[in-house]
Amino acid sequence: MRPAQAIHNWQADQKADPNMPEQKPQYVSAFRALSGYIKPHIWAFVGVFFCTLIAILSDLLQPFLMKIAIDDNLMAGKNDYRGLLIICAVYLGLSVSSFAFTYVQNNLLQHIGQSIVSRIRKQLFGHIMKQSMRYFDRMSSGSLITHVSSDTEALNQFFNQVLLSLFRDGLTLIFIIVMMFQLDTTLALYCLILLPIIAIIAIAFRSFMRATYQLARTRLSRMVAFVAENLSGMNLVQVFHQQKEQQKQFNERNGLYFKANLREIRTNVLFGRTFDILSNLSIALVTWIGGNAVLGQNLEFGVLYAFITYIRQFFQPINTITQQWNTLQSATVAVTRIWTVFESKPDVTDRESGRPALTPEKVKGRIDFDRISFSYEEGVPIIRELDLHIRPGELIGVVGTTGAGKSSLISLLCRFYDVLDGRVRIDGTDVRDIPQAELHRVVGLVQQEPYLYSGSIVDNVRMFDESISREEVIEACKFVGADAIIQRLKQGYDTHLSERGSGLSAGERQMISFARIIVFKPKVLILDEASANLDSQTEQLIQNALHVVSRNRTTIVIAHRLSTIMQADRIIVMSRGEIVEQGSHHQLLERGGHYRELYEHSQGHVAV
Ligand SMILES: Nc1ncnc2c1ncn2[C@@H]1O[C@H](COP(=O)(O)OP(=O)(O)OP(=O)(O)O)[C@@H](O)[C@H]1O
Repeated sequence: MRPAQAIHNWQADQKADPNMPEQKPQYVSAFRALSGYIKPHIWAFVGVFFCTLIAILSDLLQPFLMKIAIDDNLMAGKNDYRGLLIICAVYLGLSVSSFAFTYVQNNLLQHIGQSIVSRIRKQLFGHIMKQSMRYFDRMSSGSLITHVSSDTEALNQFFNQVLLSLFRDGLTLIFIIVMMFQLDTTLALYCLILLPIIAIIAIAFRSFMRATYQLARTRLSRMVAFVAENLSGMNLVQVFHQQKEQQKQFNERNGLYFKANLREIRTNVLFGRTFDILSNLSIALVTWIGGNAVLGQNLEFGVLYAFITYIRQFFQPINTITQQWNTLQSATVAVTRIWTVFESKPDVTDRESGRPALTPEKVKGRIDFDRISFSYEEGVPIIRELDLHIRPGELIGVVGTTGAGKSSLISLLCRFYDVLDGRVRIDGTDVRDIPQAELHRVVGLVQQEPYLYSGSIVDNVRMFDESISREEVIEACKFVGADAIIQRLKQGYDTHLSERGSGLSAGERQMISFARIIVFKPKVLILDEASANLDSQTEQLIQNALHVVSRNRTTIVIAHRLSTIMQADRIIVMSRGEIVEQGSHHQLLERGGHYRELYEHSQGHVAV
């Protein structure tokens, strides 16, 4: 299977099933992908390494210092108070050094981790923003949100937990073993007898812990997906009195997640306590063997003391490293997923045409659809050899049954997708030869559900473009007749709109997007009319607004209410991706075809 195909399949799977099983971690490719981000921080990593080294040595020298105090001072009966004081001072110094270097090492690593993750997150968002509509058709917004938020967070944990643990705990283990052999080879060998047992237990627990961890994650994502689904369809839930049923289903998911969580916690506790038992077993073994040696005068008491302290310290890093296994796995899967997003290329791109660029200000607004064909999926034609030519300044109404291809036609003009055959031209230039940034200055779109951002009304009209003054915004709103509506709001133009502009009616949202058009002055205006029923007063306001914004610009209105386009210069009737009729309202009514049928339906009686 080709890689592109594999990626596509994976993405398709992901969209189809938000509860997809975890991907298999690809450690080597994940770390190769990350290496480019790590390189600029190489000196900071060297700093972390040295800080860790000094902090560990400071920790591990403390028991050794106690051994010197016991064997060379206390047990030797020298009454060397000065020597004892020096040892205590060095002990204190080591504690301060351990604290200071651990602090620097933690901060440095946090800084590296956060910088890398913030850079990846920035690039990821930028990359997603550049993708074409086909990409968003395949990917669910839920999984994209997961990539930008949770996956990058998993990466952050990799730097701040896994890497730190591998660095610190790995080095600690090595140093403890060295110190043990340094103190007493026989006792050290007795301790190492336990190593294979520890390894077996760690491996056995590792797969068990992975299973419980994944179960908890899967159940959590199921619960979250269920909540998201309910929130987006809340009006349906309430209209159909589904609250009880949904609550029941939520309780089931919540209960399953609760059980999985408990299981995960139980496994972790069991693992930790098993290690405690092993640690105590080693201590008992060393106390017995070492104690006998001390009683037989073959071992110094200080050595035994230091040994027991080291054994206590020996188990803790093994425990921590094993616990990091899950984090390492999820970070690796996260890297793989993030890089899958990075690998996707937009299928609509700017191309070098060699033609002179279109100057948006000079565009007249002539539009030609030259025998265009289009489909979303291979073999399922949506638009078939459609030929339509629109004069500059013409007001065109597009009507047709649902699924006729009206919105698809508009998507091709905006170049959300590319045609399969034929050409779409503006003032004679193929839209594929117009850089997208320029094209979108020429073509303005007012969608069925105008998207409003979280921000003030002023910012929403000027789309956060500070070069457009507040006065221009107010002027535009007055022009389209939105001013009266906005003035009625408590804080007028400074009213803060919440997510998706909730707090405003559908008609009010459309009025604001009309004002946007005036402010940005596109030469071609597309209006995908809201199909929702508007009250007659708002409908009249929208009619008036359409009248003023369509002046001196080519306007295409996809109409759901025929009243909106009765005054259009030309009405196009579409069916199954083809134009089946065109003409003025009266011409089409007289013709007695599809349009008349639509009209009579809209008037409440069926054509005979
Ligand atoms: N992103 C997409 N991916 C796959 N198929 C799509 C996509 N968008 C639309 N379609 C399909 O293309 C056909 C035409 O859809 P389109 O939205 O252009 O119709 P429309 O005339 O605007 O309909 P409506 O009046 O209901 O909005 C429909 O069969 C629809 O299911």
